[in-house]
Amino acid sequence: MPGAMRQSTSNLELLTIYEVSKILGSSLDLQQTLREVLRALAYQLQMHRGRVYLVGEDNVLRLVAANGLSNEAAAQIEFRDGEGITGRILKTGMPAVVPNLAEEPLFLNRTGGREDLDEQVASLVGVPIKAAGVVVGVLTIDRISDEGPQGHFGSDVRFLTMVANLIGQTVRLHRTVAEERRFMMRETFRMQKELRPVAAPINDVVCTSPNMLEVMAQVHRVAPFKSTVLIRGESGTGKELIARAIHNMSPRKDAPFIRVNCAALPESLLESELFGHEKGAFTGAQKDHKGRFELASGGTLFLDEIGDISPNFQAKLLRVLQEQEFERVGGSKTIKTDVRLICATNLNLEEAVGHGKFRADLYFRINVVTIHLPPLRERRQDIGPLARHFVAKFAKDNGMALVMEDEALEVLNRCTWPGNVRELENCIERAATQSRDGIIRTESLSCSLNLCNSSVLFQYRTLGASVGGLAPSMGPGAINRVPPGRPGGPAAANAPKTPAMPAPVPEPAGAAAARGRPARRVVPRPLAGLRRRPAGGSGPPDPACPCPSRAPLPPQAPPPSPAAAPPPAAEVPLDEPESGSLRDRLLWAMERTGWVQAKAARLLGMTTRQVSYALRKYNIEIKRF
Ligand SMILES: Nc1ncnc2c1ncn2[C@@H]1O[C@H](COP(=O)(O)OP(=O)(O)OP(=O)(O)O)[C@@H](O)[C@H]1O
Repeated sequence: MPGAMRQSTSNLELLTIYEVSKILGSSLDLQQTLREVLRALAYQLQMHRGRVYLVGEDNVLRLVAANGLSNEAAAQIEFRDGEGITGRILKTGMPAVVPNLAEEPLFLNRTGGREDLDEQVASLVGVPIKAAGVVVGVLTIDRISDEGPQGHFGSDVRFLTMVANLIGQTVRLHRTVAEERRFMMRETFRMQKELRPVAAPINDVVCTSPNMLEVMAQVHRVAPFKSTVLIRGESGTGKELIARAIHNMSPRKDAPFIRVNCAALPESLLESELFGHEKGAFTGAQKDHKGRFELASGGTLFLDEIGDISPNFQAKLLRVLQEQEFERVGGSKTIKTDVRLICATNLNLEEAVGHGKFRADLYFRINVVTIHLPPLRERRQDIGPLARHFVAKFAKDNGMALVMEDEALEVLNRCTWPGNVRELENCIERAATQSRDGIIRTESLSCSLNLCNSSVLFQYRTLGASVGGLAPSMGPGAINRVPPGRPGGPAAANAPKTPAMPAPVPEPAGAAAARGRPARRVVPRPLAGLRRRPAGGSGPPDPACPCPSRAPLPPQAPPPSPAAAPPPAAEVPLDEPESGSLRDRLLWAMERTGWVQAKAARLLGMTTRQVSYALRKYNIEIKRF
């Protein structure tokens, strides 16, 4: 073949290899993937009638993907070890070339379809598919020619061997995952029989509801193994806590638990954070720096927000997970790693794979054992024990006596908690800082709940619900609705108070000392523009919202005439002032995400830089926990 011709052929082959590797990483369905690989071979390189056979446990080759053959027809075709040309490839582990099939006595023509070739000659090239040195299948293609065998079979064999290697890796990955799944299912079945409720908090995890008890049983089951665990659940449901619990119950508990928030770092930083860098790798790299993979050696690496890493970085991570080794940025030495991986995400990874945003092969790698954390609204039994746990924790951290009224607990029980356990924890902490006598009462929750409920408010607004209909659930009046005789109770109902901005409460000295930082001033903030609707406001309370104010409001004074003096803020309908809308949403998002700007940005569909700018613009003090 002339030089130019060979050059263009190898370029085409390279392109096809690129296509094939993309196809293999793009779908969760192995058969479908293999059919597409064969289609690409036929389309790009005129390699027709492609066939992929895989070896079963009985050492029989079965056809799993074929060009131009129905699934039913393909399912019938099999070769035993040594049978026909295909069986020989399995037996010898060597490629085979048949220049003219019509003259080959070994050819069994089991798949048929070559009868209408007339004057053309069909040749066959077949190569073994190997995984970790073992033959797991056979890939064959036909070359059809008008002029007899063309004699390019050497390059065909080389090229098909590369394709077969890629297929081998994919098959191995699918089989490993399937095996681990089967193992876990057997284990789950066995352990379910022994499942007993877990009464006391384990590793600080409070759990009394049946679904959290099941989660903890799962934690017990997976902890002893090295299997990768994927923890899924909404923001604030306790994914990191569960990851730590798995580590603490594992044989690796005395080695480090290292966490990386993948969403918080741009790709270049993430790479050097995870893999480390060598001195001089980039401007500012003044000395060698160990990455988190190295720091977690012998222990557990927790990759939080794994769904947020870029496609480019997904490929890098996949390589490390497959090969268990990596190089530091700017370094050439290969470093071996021994970490147990736990990943977490609140994204729908299957959807991301479907949209091509998350690699299917990485998905398989990390989705070995999955633990789903239910949102707090689906495990209301946990609200009381969690609230008491946070009260006790605050009291202990600050060296003070603190209790919570039963009525306050009732209020908490009726909220929807879109920010989950983190929102509940923040709410209790804010209320605790306002308690002057060591008792958390319904009233002291009000300011906290303004913020908590703002998230619900935003959800309803984005759904286009009637703002008036929300008011009883959200407004401070709702929280201020307390029994007669109490400050702010029905006796004062006709003149409800606007919740005054509470004075900054100095943080108790103990807390600051415990954190090793100077004391901060906790400034509870009522939500700007959050005002109560007038009595009889339009729109029914939403039945999905169990917040306290679903009960009817006490009678209200009629709305003032336009000529009258402006009413107190609490008397005005619950419309969001135009200028305050972004501020409200910001507060909501920051509260919901535990004041992590990157997460809040994602929730709002903004960039982190935009959120940071908006926080400054609205003069919102950033809380640090
Ligand atoms: N079952 C629980 N018992 C006690 N505390 C809990 C529980 N679940 C969550 N928490 C507390 O709630 C807060 C949020 O939990 P965590 O950070 O683990 O959530 P997450 O799901 O990882 O959130 P994100 O997705 O936003 O990273 C933490 O302070 C954690 O200690």
